[in-house]
Amino acid sequence: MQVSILIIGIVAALPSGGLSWSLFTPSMPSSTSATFNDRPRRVHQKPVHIQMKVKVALVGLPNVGKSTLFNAIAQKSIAEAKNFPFCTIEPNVTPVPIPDANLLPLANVAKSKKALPANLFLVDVAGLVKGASRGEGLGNKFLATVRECSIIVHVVRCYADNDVIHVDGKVDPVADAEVVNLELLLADLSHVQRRLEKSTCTGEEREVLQKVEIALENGLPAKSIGLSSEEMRLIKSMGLLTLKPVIYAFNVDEEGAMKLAESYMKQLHYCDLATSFFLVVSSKFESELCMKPEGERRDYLESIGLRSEPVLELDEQLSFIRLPLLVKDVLDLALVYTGPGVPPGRSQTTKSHILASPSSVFDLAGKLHGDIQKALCMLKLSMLQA
Ligand SMILES: Nc1ncnc2c1ncn2[C@@H]1O[C@H](COP(=O)(O)OP(=O)(O)OP(=O)(O)O)[C@@H](O)[C@H]1O
Ligand SMILES: [Mg+2]
Repeated sequence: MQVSILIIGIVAALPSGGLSWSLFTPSMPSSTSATFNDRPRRVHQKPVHIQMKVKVALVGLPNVGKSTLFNAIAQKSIAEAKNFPFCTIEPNVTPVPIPDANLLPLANVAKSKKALPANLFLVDVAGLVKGASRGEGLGNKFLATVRECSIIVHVVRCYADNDVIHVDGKVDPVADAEVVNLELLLADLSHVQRRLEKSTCTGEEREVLQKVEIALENGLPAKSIGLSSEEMRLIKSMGLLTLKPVIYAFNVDEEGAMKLAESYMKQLHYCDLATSFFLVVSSKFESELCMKPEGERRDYLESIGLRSEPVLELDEQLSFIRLPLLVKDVLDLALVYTGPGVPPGRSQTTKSHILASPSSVFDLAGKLHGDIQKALCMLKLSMLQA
């Protein structure tokens, strides 16, 4: 066993209040080990892929503020956000760091020159209209992009500005959200039915899809029928839209009304309040704010009455911090860390990486260094037998 391997499991209490398992693994000399991206491959050893690419889709009617929110979270003006429907045609994609209070202290312990946070990938797609599931608007192309994402952020227009065009002529957050939810449901129904028509769809997969089809025909999202993890695995490649977790982002005027958002959530059909999530954002305000230099931004926030709270810094109240943390919590993601190389100077970076939550640090460590886990299990067994 390599004596230079060091695995420290820590339980990290995060600012969002959740607990996450984390691992810090200073890597070994390049001949035997490296980072997750660059793992050593002994002959006959299978590469270990434990990193996850997590894509977050921004979905909603046209002109509701998806691209504006995208820019606010990216902290840059990347996506074109203009006052006309279907301003976005080709999807915009940007990495978004997951705020992580543990990363810098770990990088300091490891004496790293750089600390790189793990990223989510935010995907801003074309607006969805009535009939999208039948190919209206940008229909299938749009939906195919969302199928590849792990979670949906459903942007709902709540701001009243009469100068901004609304595709249905009036602002009605609940009705708008229902249009989008119905289109997602209908798209899943035809996707499932197309698959069921195929002769290759047999056995357990067919049974699960038939269950899903019945739910969808009754207007219920696939996630409402409580599929087991084995059933989920069987139909995972379908990328069903109504199986994905949803965060509603209620896009409000600058005054932003939390109470209003809560009432919208309650009025939504099939929206299980225990498993649905929401954020109240003001995309326009935040996208303008993020273009200001940090000092100016603080002054401005304070000038409009926002203050750091005992638990929240000023920036932590903005969606570029809140949304990635909420996604992390909703998807139950864990962060793992790779540290600098040995000898010092080989790698200068401490990085965090996303991992679907492991059942324990021990399992997680086993994914990285299976040989050590095996040896520890054998040691434990022989101690029990002694
Ligand atoms: N909270 C808000 N208050 C007022 N205006 C807003 C707000 N959020 C966005 N807007 C405005 O709404 C218009 C449309 O925004 P944006 O282009 O981001 O929408 P979109 O959902 O991406 O549209 P599309 O689907 O057509 O790409 C822009 O003029 C933007 O400034
Ligand atoms: Mg757009």
